[in-house]
Amino acid sequence: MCGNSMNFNNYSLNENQQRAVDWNEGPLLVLAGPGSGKTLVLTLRATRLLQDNFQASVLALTFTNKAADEMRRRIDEIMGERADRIHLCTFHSFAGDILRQHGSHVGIQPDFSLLTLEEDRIALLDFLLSEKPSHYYEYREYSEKFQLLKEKLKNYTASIPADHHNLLVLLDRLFADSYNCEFKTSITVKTPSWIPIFFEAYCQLLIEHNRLDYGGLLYFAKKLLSENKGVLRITRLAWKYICVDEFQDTNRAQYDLLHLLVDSDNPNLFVVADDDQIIYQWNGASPERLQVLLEDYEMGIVQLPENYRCPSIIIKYANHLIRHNHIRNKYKKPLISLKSNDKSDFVTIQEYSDEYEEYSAISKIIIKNDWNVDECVVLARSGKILEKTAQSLVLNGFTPYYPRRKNEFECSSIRLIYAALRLANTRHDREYLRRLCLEWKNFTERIIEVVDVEAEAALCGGDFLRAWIDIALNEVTCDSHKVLLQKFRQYLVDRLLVIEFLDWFWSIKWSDDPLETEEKETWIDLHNEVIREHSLENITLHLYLQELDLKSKICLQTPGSLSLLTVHAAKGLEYKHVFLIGMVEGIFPSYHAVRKGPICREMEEERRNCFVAITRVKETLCISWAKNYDGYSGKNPSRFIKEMDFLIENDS
Ligand SMILES: Nc1ncnc2c1ncn2[C@@H]1O[C@H](COP(=O)(O)OP(=O)(O)OP(=O)(O)O)[C@@H](O)[C@H]1O
Repeated sequence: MCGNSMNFNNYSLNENQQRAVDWNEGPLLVLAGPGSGKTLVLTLRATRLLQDNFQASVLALTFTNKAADEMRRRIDEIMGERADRIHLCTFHSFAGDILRQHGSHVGIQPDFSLLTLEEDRIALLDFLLSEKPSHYYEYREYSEKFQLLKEKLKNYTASIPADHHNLLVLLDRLFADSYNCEFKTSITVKTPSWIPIFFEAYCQLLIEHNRLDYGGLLYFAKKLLSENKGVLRITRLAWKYICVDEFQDTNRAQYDLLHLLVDSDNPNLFVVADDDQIIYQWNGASPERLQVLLEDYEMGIVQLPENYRCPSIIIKYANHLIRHNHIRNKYKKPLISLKSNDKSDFVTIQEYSDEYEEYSAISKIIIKNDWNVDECVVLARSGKILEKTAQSLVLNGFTPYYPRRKNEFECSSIRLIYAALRLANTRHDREYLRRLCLEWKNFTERIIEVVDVEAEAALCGGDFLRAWIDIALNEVTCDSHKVLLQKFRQYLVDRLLVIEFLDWFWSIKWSDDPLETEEKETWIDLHNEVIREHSLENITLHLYLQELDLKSKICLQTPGSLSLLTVHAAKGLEYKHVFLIGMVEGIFPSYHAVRKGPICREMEEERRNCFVAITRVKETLCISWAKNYDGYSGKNPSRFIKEMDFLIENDS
């Protein structure tokens, strides 16, 4: 359904929302606060375009896979079928797509794999910067270009920091900032002379190994589109309408990629954003980027000040709070609450003498009010507080759900299978062989030496997986492990029947570790998403692994569990009852921001975090703090409480 009186799924849109949904061509920024229907509007407009024009193709870029999946679900529901003319994905996943198709122009082969573990990236750095390469690298043949770069790097060995973890942090910042081997970086005060050559050598190493890290994905996608006009043209032609959700959190690398995708002569760009919800400054997001966008595309602006989510008292506090920030769009309208009901007890504030008293009060309040735990959330700025809250909740008979972001599975049986799949995909890869040997040792406590497999593989065409299975079968004593190895051979070596293999593997309980059940469920859920997105006929093992590697392995929530989330994890979500805990100076706002002083970018980011936290509320907000945390007493309540004018209002 479309037209002026559109009413999708029982939503009657307000005038501003309707304007945004009706937007056809040209650049538009929907600038709006939390709970104003930004995601809704983006979803409805995309659906309308597909319905109005059977030739329309829409690319919607989101910040997380979860957001893309949720939008996909809503669109398919409205369309009544799977809408193939819309591609919903994250920037990283989009970069992966185009590199899979055209990456060879910049040296990336379609079956590239992703470096999801820090230790694997550090191993690459060790190789790059050490005199003596480790065994896993010495057999490779490196290009002349790379050898030259590595040779040049030797001149700087004394100046390059020895801490490779820190070097990775630097690399990530360079990638986020779209660095391209210039003599100066904008992220460091001075640019040491080794940085350009180090960065170039690292990128070349990624090419040589056909591996990409998350930063490398965006870097090579940008390189591809900026260097190859043909690929740029094809990519632009594929997507007539481009939309971006949560634009405020894009970093420079994402913006540059977007800039290439959007034809500046005919920019069909639809962006939703809230400059008061920028909370990824540490990842390269910046309040100034919205300004750059407005200037680059002469965007029209539609504002959605109406908030459908929160009680009006919360909107009042949110407006009071956020006006203390200086770096904001000066034309942004304050939020208006559309909820008529307003009780003073929608917000409570409580001081506790001790942090454990604060944590256990949560259970008491939920029980006293007879709230449904599925509708409650506990929010905090720091994960450490949430861990302690989880322990307290368990003692009080609750089941906490505290999801940690995970790039890789952690349970030994699952890691083993994943390692086997990786080696099945690249049979001659020494690093994947090393990982399989390691995971086998963790799973069975039996050691298989990499060199033994290499020797055995010399007799069977260099196929490491086949050789490894032969050796493992020869030594295995446990029946179930023997069956597992036979299945490896049957489904991953003799033939490649990955789906059948996984179905079999998931049906068996390999250990009593509850993590196994949890991670199996997560994998099955991610697996279904990947299959839905690509369909069984089109999926290859390398595509499957690439897609899975791009997804966070966060465990699924079970009904009846109570969510404990950091503010970052709660972005975009809404709950009836919100507990915002740990509201003291040094925690929220963070110690780092407090140390930098009241007027600094870090403090503004903390304030935006608080703004995001309180605007998750549909009904009640319980703010609390304790006088001591971690044995440190005399903590002062967060300045943000005062800035909301909460105390002043109560006094009057
Ligand atoms: N016109 C409307 N009528 C009824 N409910 C609406 C309308 N517009 C939005 N909502 C509801 O308001 C809530 C917030 O919508 P949505 O999640 O799209 O907001 P948002 O602006 O993306 O929020 P945030 O920035 O916090 O992520 C949802 O529950 C949505 O269903």
